[in-house]
Amino acid sequence: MTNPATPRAVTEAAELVLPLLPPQHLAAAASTGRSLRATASAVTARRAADAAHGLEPVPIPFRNCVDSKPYAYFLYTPFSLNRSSPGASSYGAQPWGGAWARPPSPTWPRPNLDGFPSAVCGCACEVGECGGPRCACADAEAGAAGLASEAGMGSLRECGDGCACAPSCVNRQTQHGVAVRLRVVRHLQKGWGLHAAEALGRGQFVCEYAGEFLTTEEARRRQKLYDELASAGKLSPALIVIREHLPSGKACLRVNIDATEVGNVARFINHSCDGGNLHPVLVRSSGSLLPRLCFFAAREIVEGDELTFSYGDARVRPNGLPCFCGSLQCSGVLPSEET
Ligand SMILES: C[S@@+](CC[C@H](N)C(=O)[O-])C[C@H]1O[C@@H](n2cnc3c(N)ncnc32)[C@H](O)[C@@H]1O
Repeated sequence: MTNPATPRAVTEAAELVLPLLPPQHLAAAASTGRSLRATASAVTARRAADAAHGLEPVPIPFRNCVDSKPYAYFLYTPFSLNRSSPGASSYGAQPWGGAWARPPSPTWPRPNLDGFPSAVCGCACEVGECGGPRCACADAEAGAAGLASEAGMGSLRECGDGCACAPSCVNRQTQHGVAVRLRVVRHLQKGWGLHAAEALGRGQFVCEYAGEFLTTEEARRRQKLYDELASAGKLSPALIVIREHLPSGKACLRVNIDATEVGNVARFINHSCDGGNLHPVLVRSSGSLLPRLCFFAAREIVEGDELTFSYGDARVRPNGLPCFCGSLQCSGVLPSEET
């Protein structure tokens, strides 16, 4: 009988298993011998080359000139998931950095945009009519890319699951994933940050904020835990709470998205006290239950600029975390609010 554990068989098995491991286990595997060390370094190099795990239309590399961390480890989802949606449970282990070319890309745009069953309502436009005055999904009040109002949260309506139009419809600009060139850059004080790797025009779509949709109860439970870990410098939380207000000022809709463990590249966007260069826009797609938070360039952005937005105005935590946004308006403390 031949021994199946030949060096080649070990390498092949390692190529399959190591991409499933988080960094600490990858390092442990690398310390066991030369062949695993070589495979582990190849996995690390491929991870550093694409924060999007091959799941966006273009790769989004990490760049670190500050310390020795090659990448940030998290599970990637290009779209928000609700915890009961198909696919959510498979997020326990996601291969990242394997030798195969690229994992199968998601279909763009994907059906079921918010992960909830969609309603049958939308437009029945002829080809090329979508977004125009006769389209039921057009938003007469929102300006180009929902940027009519510069301050605060914009809003935009898009075609969606309930519409008869094709995926190539012009009124689906936020449904094709991250199509602009970005990179994730390490900062001395802020950790990782998202930067433009090409010039972006004002109003250009950058990315959605994707993660897990949470109930408010679960969001409060996680926020408490994250606050403790963040104060001890052990975690960079990425849980965002979106509140949509009635003209009366009373909150009418609250959406909690947590991109801390499972999210997309928007989880790297840092705060700026001057409002930053990204405009957050709530996008409603016909047939979807929940709006999605999307970011557009609020002005012309040059290659290399860090992309930022304001996390909010409230600072309720007595010992808030220090802010290093560097803007003239910097208050010195990161925003915090009761969740
Ligand atoms: C959504 S994450 C942004 C990505 C994060 N920098 C990372 O390394 O993963 C939010 C966390 O980033 C850090 N952060 C964001 N903006 C900052 C700022 N202006 N100054 C200091 N830290 C900041 C804080 O730790 C905050 O809790």
